[in-house]
Amino acid sequence: LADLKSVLVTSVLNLEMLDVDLYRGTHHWVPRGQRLFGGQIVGQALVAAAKSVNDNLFAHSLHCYFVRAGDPKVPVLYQVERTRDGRSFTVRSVKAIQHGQPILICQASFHTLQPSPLQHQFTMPGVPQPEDLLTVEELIHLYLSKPDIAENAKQGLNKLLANEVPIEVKPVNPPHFYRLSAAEPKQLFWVRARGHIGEGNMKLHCCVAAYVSDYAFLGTALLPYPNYRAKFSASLDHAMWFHSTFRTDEWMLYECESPWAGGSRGLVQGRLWRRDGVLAASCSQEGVLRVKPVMEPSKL
Ligand SMILES: CC(C)(COP(=O)(O)OP(=O)(O)OC[C@H]1O[C@@H](n2cnc3c(N)ncnc32)[C@H](O)[C@@H]1OP(=O)(O)O)[C@@H](O)C(=O)NCCC(=O)NCCSC(=O)CC(=O)O
Repeated sequence: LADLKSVLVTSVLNLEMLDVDLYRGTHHWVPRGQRLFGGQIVGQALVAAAKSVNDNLFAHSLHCYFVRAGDPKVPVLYQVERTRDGRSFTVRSVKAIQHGQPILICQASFHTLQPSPLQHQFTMPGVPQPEDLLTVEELIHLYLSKPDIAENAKQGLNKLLANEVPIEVKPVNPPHFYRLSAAEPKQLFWVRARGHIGEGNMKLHCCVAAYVSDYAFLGTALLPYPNYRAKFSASLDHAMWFHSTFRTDEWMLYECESPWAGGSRGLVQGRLWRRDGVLAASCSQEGVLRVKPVMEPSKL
């Protein structure tokens, strides 16, 4: 996967300017299901928004709705509206368009750096360090080497391997990731972008965090239900708040939990931690989750 180095920065998040506040984005990784990855659309929308704000402003929040499935066969246009330029806050509205229709609407807000005596955060959960854990790819190779693995599970895992995801993921509790038995709707991953991004560009790190934060997020809501498989799942909205500086090309801990599911929908909330325990970002998302019972027990 070495050729994926910096693919996030050089292709996924590198938009082509067509006109003032109008950009075109292309795809790198399209998940199974043949709809565009939500994190890519959010990340690119944030890139487009950030291009129209001054360098002394930093994204502090974004709120998006995924209103149509993204078509992997055509590029996405990003149209930025300069909603307001205030004294310390600046707001942008971005519409992602394909076939003449919006697929995502996004509001992003930017703030100047303002110090304050108010300062607190939760404590980062204590977990094994990334050096002591296996990547998703290593775990898959391990499962594939088991002699009693079912043919359909093998096919599924090989398809997962073929997915050239431009982020590295190390599940803290792999059985949760593969949903082997009923578990609390909570999961923890170490995540980082493949390749070098460098320290300087916080705007870019926020965009990469938007990309990374959608990966396997909604799956948290399925953890209590190993006997059900999603027959249709898609994120409906995605919100993020950025709290501190961070580097997405260094390991960050993604703590995900789902406080609620019902009515064919599930809510997930996440926290992205810097390795030194600083809370970098918070995320939340609601998704549609239509499930069907699993016929035979998983042989993973
Ligand atoms: C959420 C939406 C589908 C809602 O649109 P609609 O209201 O028109 O759609 P819908 O829910 O009625 O129908 C969607 C599909 O479900 C079927 N369907 C409808 N009602 C059903 C029911 N009660 N039981 C079972 N299936 C049902 C429909 O036939 C259709 O299938 P059929 O399609 O076969 O006709 C759409 O807004 C959308 O696609 N938004 C984009 C979502 C997205 O791309 N998110 C980012 C990627 S997801 C991601 O990145 C994270 C992740 O995957 O984890």
